Amino acid sequence: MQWETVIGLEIHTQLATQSKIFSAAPTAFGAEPNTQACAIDLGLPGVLPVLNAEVVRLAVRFGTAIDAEIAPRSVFARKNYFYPDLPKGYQISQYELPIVGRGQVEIVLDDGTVKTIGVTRAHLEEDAGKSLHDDSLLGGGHTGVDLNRAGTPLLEIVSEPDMRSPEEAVAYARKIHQLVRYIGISDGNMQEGSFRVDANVSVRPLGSDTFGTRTEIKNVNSFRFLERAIAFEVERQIDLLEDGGRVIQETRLYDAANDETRSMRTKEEANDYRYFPDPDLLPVEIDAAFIERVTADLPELPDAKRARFRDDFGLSEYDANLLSSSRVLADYFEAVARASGEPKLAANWVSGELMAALNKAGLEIEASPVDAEGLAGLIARIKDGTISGKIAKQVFEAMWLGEGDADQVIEQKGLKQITDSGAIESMIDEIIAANPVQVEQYRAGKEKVFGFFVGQVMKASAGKANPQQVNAILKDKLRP
Ligand SMILES: Nc1ncnc2c1ncn2[C@@H]1O[C@H](COP(=O)(O)OP(=O)(O)OP(=O)(O)O)[C@@H](O)[C@H]1O
Ligand SMILES: [Mg+2]
Ligand SMILES: [Mg+2]
Repeated sequence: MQWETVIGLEIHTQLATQSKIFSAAPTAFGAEPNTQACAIDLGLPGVLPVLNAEVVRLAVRFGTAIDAEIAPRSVFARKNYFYPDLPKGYQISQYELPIVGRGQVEIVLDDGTVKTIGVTRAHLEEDAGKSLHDDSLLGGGHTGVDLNRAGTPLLEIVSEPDMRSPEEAVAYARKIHQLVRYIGISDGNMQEGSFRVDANVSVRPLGSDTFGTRTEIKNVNSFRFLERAIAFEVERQIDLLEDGGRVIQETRLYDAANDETRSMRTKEEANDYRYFPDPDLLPVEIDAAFIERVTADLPELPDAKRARFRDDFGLSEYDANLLSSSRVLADYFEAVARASGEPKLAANWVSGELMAALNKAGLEIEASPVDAEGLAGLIARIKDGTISGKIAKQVFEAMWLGEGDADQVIEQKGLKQITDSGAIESMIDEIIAANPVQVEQYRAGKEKVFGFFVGQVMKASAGKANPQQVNAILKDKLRP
């Protein structure tokens, strides 16, 4: 039996505000436990939440960026459940009337195919606190509750079950991650919990038009884990079904150490949240003028940049996607492409040599020792024939080490390409004279020997002889 995988993601992204969604307590990461939760976050009796206007703007900014419907009126609801890190006994969220309605994003797969993934909705909610199962706490055997996160603003972005493989799910999650950072609504920091993914996974016989039962893997905080967790879960479900079992709807967690998913709770024991509108908060009303202002304020979005890189610069879909993946990278590439007038060479150098060097050094592009102007200068020397592409790598290495700009390095190291045909000719004469056997072989029809001669000339010229001239002169001199 052939199986088809179906995946839908819920992504919790922390909105980049100074203060919490319903209180003035700060949201900064890393403070001492329970120093950033006020009476409102703690849910003490008699307090009233007041909505932070900035979260509304950020949610609408996201909605307009994915071309979604923005609800003219949305409502906060109480999601009731009991947990030690939720002192109020309910989480304020949105349920029937979320602020952002249906939208979509495009993902680019490794083979360059573009696929549209539907976003069902995005709603505002507050985060809960955090239980610390830390054995060093109070001498061991205790669980601590840190309420610093309580009331931190989140936007939960819910996708349609449109993804069909772990790779597509990762591409979509990366896309949302890229987008929230492009538009600056979240720092997207996954280590700090600012971007968490719940993966809903099911399988069905290929060609079936009904969905299988889903399981939900909670709180995955890295793209690699996301891919691994879904891959494991798909295998598990298929094995189960092929053995005559059935999948039960349940919440699972991914255990990275053992690379497996494990059951946390089944639907039967899951909470009935008893959602109802929160009487403490007014509905959020948004008019067209506000949406217009927020839309006008958006920067160029990744899809538009990708299309422009593809269409104006003639890049492949893959390269265009890669080079528009973050704003700083896109700006760097664009500066090199414009300054050198050679977008394709610029794309190759940025995605090849530069990225490799950055990765190796563990540096972000902002900290690159070779700036866009410097790289453009190097490309200009390849373009005007001063150096070959191969020698350029040597020049780049020296530039990386701070030995000067392209011209200085070429000058200091004497790397200028030899284009003097007289000089090349005399090198070739010497090589021909020194290798009579190979000359005979070539003239007798063994064309492969030509490469040997090219190699000899390059060796003799330390890679500096102009390859086109070497080819032409060699052909001429070796002719029987
Ligand atoms: N059969 C299925 N297979 C895979 N994914 C599915 C399937 N059915 C629904 N989904 C996905 O599951 C997710 C459901 O998220 P939603 O927030 O609506 O509900 P929930 O998980 O029940 O609630 P909660 O927010 O409390 O976790 C969506 O991303 C949806 O696309
Ligand atoms: Mg949800
Ligand atoms: Mg869910």
